[in-house]
Amino acid sequence: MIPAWLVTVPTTALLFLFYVTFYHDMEFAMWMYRPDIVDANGRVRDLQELGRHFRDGYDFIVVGAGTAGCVVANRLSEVKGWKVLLLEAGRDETVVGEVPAMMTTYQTTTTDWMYKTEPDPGYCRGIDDGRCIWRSGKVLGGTSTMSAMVYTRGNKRDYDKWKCMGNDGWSYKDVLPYFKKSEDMRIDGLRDSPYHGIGGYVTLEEYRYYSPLIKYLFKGIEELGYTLRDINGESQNGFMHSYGTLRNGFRCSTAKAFLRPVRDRPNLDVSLESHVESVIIDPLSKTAGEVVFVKRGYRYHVSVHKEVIISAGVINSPQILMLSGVGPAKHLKELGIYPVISDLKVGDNLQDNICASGIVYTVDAPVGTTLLNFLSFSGLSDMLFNSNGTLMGIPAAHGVGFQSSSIADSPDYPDIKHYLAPMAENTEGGVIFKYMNRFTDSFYNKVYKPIAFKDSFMTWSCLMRPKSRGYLRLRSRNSTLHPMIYPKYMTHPDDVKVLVEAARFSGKLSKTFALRKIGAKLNPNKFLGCEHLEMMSDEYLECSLRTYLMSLWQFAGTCKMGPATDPDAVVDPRLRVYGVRGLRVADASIMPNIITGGTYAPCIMIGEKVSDMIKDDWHQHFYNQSFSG
Ligand SMILES: Cc1cc2nc3c(=O)[nH]c(=O)nc-3n(C[C@H](O)[C@H](O)[C@H](O)COP(=O)(O)OP(=O)(O)OC[C@H]3O[C@@H](n4cnc5c(N)ncnc54)[C@H](O)[C@@H]3O)c2cc1C
Repeated sequence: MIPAWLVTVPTTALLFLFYVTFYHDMEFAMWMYRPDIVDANGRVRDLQELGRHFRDGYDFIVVGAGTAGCVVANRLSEVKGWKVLLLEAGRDETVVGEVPAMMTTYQTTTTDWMYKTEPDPGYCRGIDDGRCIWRSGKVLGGTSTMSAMVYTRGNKRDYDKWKCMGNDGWSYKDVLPYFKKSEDMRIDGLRDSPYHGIGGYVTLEEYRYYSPLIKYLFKGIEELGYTLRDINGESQNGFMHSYGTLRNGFRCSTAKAFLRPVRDRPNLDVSLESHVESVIIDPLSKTAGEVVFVKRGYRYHVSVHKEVIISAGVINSPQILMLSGVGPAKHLKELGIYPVISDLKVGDNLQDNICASGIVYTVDAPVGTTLLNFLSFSGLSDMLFNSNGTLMGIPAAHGVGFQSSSIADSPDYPDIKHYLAPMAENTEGGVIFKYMNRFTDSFYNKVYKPIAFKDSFMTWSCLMRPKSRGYLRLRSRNSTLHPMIYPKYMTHPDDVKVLVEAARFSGKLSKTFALRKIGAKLNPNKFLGCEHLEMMSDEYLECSLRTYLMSLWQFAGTCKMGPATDPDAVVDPRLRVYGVRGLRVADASIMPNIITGGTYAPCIMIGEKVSDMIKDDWHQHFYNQSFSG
């Protein structure tokens, strides 16, 4: 452990410098020793870099090469006769970002959209300007490229509920084949499971590094009576070592999984650094006809013959729709945008999984993950030469499991997810998280600085089915300005109730024999602004949540899917935008309710499913005239 007197501003600056140097050393070493990971020849190339021009028109234009968009572009371009253009605002994936523990390097850089919510006194009081930080990938592969990759599909009942809301074709029985279709399960013992697929594009593996502290956490979990099981299988009640979309231990984004293998298809063009401004919809026929985007300083109008599929994510898909004249009519008129159809609740129904985190327990034994033991040169050498070691894990999410709160709908429909983390906000001494989460100095210095670099654990204990609903609106007609985001967290009292219950979980864990053995102790430093309240009382926990809550950045719902009878629906159950021909949305924004898990795997499923729907609708489901894969 580093002595307290050393924990000063210069130390943080030096460590930051070390972090940056480490990044560049790693990048250089990977080019030298791991050309297989760099994969220079296998990567997707921008059409202009290949010396090609945009065609006169395309059958399909997919907006956003993100988690769902890459799947759609692959599946549609399977049909040889279809010309497909995939437009992405970001650039290619980085080399260092392939290393799981380096996922944070995608954040707060040009590969991150770096959204901020609008200030609200009800939350994020400990964050600069009172605005929560929202992350989302602006890079090939989208958020799949910056995510922690943990594969959790959600509860069967989530999808059955979607169906009950009038979304035919979206029950669990309907979606399971699509989860399996995309999957290449590589974990022994799960390959034969009826819940998993093999041979698909996305490889699933266990992470190659779990911190020694995780053994104690799992022993504690068993003491608390939880079962260890595959939470993507028959039942979700229980815990498991996280597994994710990994290939040979490294990141497997949807760009790596779905685009790289098909990069040479002659009917698929990929255009990077192409920021889509709007879709031009004919005001008379209400048909999508052109996509307008800006690439490297030039504005392009490219025509589409069949359909535009917007897969730009939960913030940007509604932004593009509104800029195209599809959305709440009054709001659009205020900004001088002519609404092409009368009214649609684009941008409403915003949901997010938020977590009680930041409640830290220190341990006496050196078994946790601190900055210096995971960013080590021995870790670098293990990664380079053996594809293992500390850099091959994601300490924030070594274990994952579910719990039902006292107000959950049913015991087999948990409403809380816990990530087990053998690290916490203090363990890297303010070098990474303080900066990335934009903690105010006063908050960080009061709560975490006194225990900086001490081995610790915490859980991210998250509300899975929020009842509060937020919304977003355009800030301006300028497509480069981020929309105004109002998450309205914890406006429903049940959300506070569940989160307070969730926040108690790590305390229970700390009292198990396994954790007491290594001296687990609650951080005695109370949250700023909550000092007057009794430590760990309900009031204290609510106050701590309003000071700092962690978003899992698994937003959903802003282009809600629903039947024609649903006044809030933006797309129908075949993901077609109501009132417009040739326009669909396919990404996390279509989820009517957020699911009890992660949003990454469901977005792949959504991409698979909409592709089949499009093929059905255009009578092109004949693989004899297709590229298969
Ligand atoms: C740091 C982080 C960690 C996460 N970890 C997990 C996890 O471990 N497990 C899990 O299940 N979920 C996780 N998530 C959430 C999950 O990854 C996302 O919800 C999911 O990937 C979203 O997929 P999508 O297809 O909706 O959008 P995205 O993958 O975000 O794709 C949208 C794409 O559209 C592009 N785009 C946007 N606007 C435009 C425009 N105007 N023009 C052109 N292109 C545009 C974007 O650049 C992006 O590539 C995480 C999220 C974050 C931020």
